[in-house]
Amino acid sequence: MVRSAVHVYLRTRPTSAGSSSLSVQQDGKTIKMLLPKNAEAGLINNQLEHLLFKYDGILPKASQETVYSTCAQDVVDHVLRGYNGTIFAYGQTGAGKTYTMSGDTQSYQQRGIVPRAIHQIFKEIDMRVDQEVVVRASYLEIYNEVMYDLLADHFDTLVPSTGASSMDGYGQSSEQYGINHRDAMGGSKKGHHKGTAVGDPYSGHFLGSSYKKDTLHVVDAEVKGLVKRVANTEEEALALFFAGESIRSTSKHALNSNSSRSHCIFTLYLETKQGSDSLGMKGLQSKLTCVDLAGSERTKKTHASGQTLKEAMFINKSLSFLEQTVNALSKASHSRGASSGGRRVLGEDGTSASSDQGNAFVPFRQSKLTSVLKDALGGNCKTVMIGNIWPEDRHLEETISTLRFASRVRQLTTNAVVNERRDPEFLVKKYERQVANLKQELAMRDALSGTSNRLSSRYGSFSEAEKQEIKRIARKMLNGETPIEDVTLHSLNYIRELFMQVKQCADEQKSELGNKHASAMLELETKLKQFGSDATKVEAASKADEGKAASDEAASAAVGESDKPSGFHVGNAPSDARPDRGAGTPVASMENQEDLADTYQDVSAPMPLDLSPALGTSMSGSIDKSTAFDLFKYEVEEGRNLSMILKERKKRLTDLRHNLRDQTMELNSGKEEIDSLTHALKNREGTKSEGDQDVVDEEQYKYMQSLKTAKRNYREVYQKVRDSQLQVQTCSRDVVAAKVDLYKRFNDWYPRTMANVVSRDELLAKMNSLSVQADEENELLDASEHFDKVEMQRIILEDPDSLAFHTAKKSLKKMTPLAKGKTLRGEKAKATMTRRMERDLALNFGLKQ
Ligand SMILES: Nc1ncnc2c1ncn2[C@@H]1O[C@H](COP(=O)(O)OP(=O)(O)OP(=O)(O)O)[C@@H](O)[C@H]1O
Repeated sequence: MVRSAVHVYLRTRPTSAGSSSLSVQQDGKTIKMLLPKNAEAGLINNQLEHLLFKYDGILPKASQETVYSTCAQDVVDHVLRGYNGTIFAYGQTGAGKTYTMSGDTQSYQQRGIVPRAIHQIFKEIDMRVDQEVVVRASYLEIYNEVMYDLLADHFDTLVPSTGASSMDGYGQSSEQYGINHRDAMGGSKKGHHKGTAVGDPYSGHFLGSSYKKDTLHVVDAEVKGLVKRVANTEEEALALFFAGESIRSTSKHALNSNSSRSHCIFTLYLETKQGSDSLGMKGLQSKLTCVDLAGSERTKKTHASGQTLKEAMFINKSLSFLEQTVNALSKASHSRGASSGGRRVLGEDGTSASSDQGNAFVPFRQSKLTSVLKDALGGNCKTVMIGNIWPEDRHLEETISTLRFASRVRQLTTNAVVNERRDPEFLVKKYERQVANLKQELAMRDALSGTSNRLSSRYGSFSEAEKQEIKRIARKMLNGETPIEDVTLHSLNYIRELFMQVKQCADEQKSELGNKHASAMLELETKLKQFGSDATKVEAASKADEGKAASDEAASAAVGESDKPSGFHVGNAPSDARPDRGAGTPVASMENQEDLADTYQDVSAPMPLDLSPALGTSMSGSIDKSTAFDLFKYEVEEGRNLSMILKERKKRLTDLRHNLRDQTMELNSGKEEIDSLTHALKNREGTKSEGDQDVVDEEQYKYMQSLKTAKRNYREVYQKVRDSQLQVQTCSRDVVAAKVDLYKRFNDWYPRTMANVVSRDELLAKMNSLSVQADEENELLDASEHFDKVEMQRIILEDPDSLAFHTAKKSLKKMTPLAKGKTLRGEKAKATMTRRMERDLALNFGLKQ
C-alpha cells in the first residue's frame, strides 16, 4: 500500500501594511521569518534569528484561478477517478480562508475553490456519455461543537426553482434523525434564537442555544443523518452550495466584518456506474470534502464579547484539538518513518500511531471536527491544506502558529485508494459461478487424466493469438465448414472461450444484418410517407369514414408486407412520432446501450464542435463554435426546446435504470427463495422412509404450495424486468436521437446565423434583432424578463462557463428578494429578529409555538 504525503500550500492575504519579517525564498516554496528581539511584537527569542518553513508551494498575490489550479485541480481530478479528496483552509481570523474556499459568491471572477470544483466535476461528467454519474451534496456546519445540516428542509424554501431539492435515494430524512435544522433565515428550528448583534444590528449572527445535542453522529468519519441532496447539473450543485452559504453563521468583529463563526464542510459525493445491468454494474464511489475552518483568534485583538466571545472560545478550543491530533499523528509518522528508514509512515487505519511508538493515542474523538476529518488526516483520502496568513507585523504570532501547524500537517501521510464498488448481489452470483466452473473443470481433468488432452487443459486466460485461432474455428462452425463433432474440446475453459467467440461472431453477423435492416426501414419510411400522401388524396376523394377505413387497411397491409422479412411489427404510429433521421444518422443502427458512446463520437466527429474550456472562453475577435453552441441551447427557441427534450430524456433514462436495478434485485431474491424452497422440499423428501415416498405429507404440501407461489411471483417479476430492459433500451436510443437532433440542428443554424458575423458585438446585435423579432412574433416580454434575457446573452458571450454560476445565484435571489443596498445576511438577520419578537409575544400571551 502506498502512502502519500498531505500537500500543503501557503496563501498570503494582500495587505497594504506588509511585513518586514517575512520573505519568500527563491525556490517559491520556502518562507523565511525573521524573529523580532523585543517583546512588543509578542516574541522574545534570544537564540534564533530566523525560522525557515518549507511547503509544496507559496502563493503570494495569487489570483483565485491560480490558487485553484495549483492546489485543488489535481484533487478534484482524483475524485473524478474514484479517490476521496479533501481540501481545507486553515489560518487566523481574517486571513482569507473563506475567500479561498468560497470566494466572493457575488462575483464570478472572484469565485473560490468550491464553485470551481463544481464546474470541473460537471464539465467532466458531461463528457462521459457512457457512464452514469450521480452527484450528491451535503453541507455541514459545526458551530459551538454542535453539528447543523445547512441543506436540511429549509432548502426547499430557498431554492425550489432549480429542482435540486430531491433527497438522496436512501430515503434519508433529516427529521428522521432529529437533526438540528437551520431554517431559511438562519435560526435553529428547534432552538431558542438568541441573536447577538455587534455594530450593525443586521450583520450579527443568529443561532439556537437550546438545541438538542448529539442528534447527528459521526461514525468512521461519516456524519450519519446528514442530508445528501442530488444535484443533476452544475447549476443545481451551485444552488445547493449558495443556499448553505447564505445561512452560515457569521459575525462582525474588529478584524473581520464577516467572520465565520463555525467550521463549514461542503461535500460532493460522486457515484459512477459503468457496465450493463445484465453483466452487473461496476461503480466508483468517491467524495470531495471542502473545509472552511473557523479562524483562530486572539480575543484581545478581535474585541470579542458576549456571544462572539463564547464562539471564539469554542473555535479556539476545537482548533487546539485539531492541533493535538495533528501533533500526535505527525510524531507517530516521524518516529515510525525514522525507524523504518522511510520518511513518514502511519498506522494503516490512520487512527493510531505506529506500533514502534507503542500505539500512541491519536485523539480523533476529542471533537466533532477531528472526528469528521479523521480520513483526511490519515486515512483513505488525498488531502491538501491551504494555510492562510495575514502577513503584517501585528499578526506575527498568529502567523508563526499557522506556519508551524502547516509544517506539521505536511508531515502527515494518507492512503488514498480508488473506491471501487460492485453490486454485491452480482459479486455473490459471480463467485458462485466461479466455484461451480472450477468444480466442473476438476471433474473434467479427472476424466481426461492420463490422456494427452489433459495437457491442453488451461486455467489461465488465452493469449490473443490463441483467441484468434479459436475464433477462426468458431467462424468455420457457424458457416457450416467444420462439423461440431470434429472440434476437439480440450478443456472447459476452452469450451467457454469457444462459446464466447461463437457469440461474438453471431453478434457481428447480427449487426451487419441490423445495418441492412436500418436501410430497409428508411426505405420503408419513405414509402410510407409516399403512401400517406397518396392515401390523403384518396381520402379527400371518398367519404370520410370509408376513406379512413380504406387508409387504415391499406396502411396495415403495407406495413405488414414490408415488415415480414425482419419479423418486426412496425405498427401504425403517426409519421411524426419518430425522430427525423437522416440517411447517415447512426441512430437507426443503434442496437444496445454500449453503442451510446460510439454514436456520440460519430455524431460529433464530422462537426468541428469543440467544447473545451479554452475555446469556450476565447473571445478574441470572432465567435467560436462552443460559445455559439451555448447560445443556441439557451437563447434560440429551437435549441432550447431540443436541449430541454434531451434533458428530460436523460432524466427518464436515469429513472428507468434505477427501476430496473430494483426489479433485478427483486428477481434475484425471488430466485433465492425458489432455491431455498426447492432445497427444503428435497430435504423433506430425503428424510421420508421408503414406504412413504409416494405420499405427500403436510410439510411437503406446504413447501410445494409456497414453491408454486414463489415461481409465479418470479415469472411476474421476470416479465417486469424484461419490459424494463426494453424501456431502457428504447430510452437510450431516444437520448442518442435527441443528442443527434440537437447537434444536427445546431449545425444547420450555425452557418446561417454566423454568416458575416465576426465579432462579439455584431453577434450580440444580431441576436438582439432576432430576439426582438421573436418577441414580436410571439408575446411581448416584460421589462425585467427582457433585461434577464439580454443579461443572459451577455453572460454567454463573455464566458459561457459562467452561466451556471449566474443562474444559480439568480434562482437563490428570486426566492429571497433583497431590498436595494441590503445584503442577504442583513435580510436574514432582520427576518430572524422579527420572528423572534413574534415568538416572544406569543410566549408572553401563553400561545404555543
Ligand atoms: N487573497 C485575497 N484577495 C483579496 N481579498 C482577500 C484575500 N484574502 C482575504 N481577502 C479579504 O479579506 C477579508 C477577510 O477574509 P475572509 O473572510 O476570507 O477571512 P477568514 O480567514 O475566512 O476569516 P474568519 O476566520 O474570521 O472567517 C475579506 O473581505 C476578503 O475578501
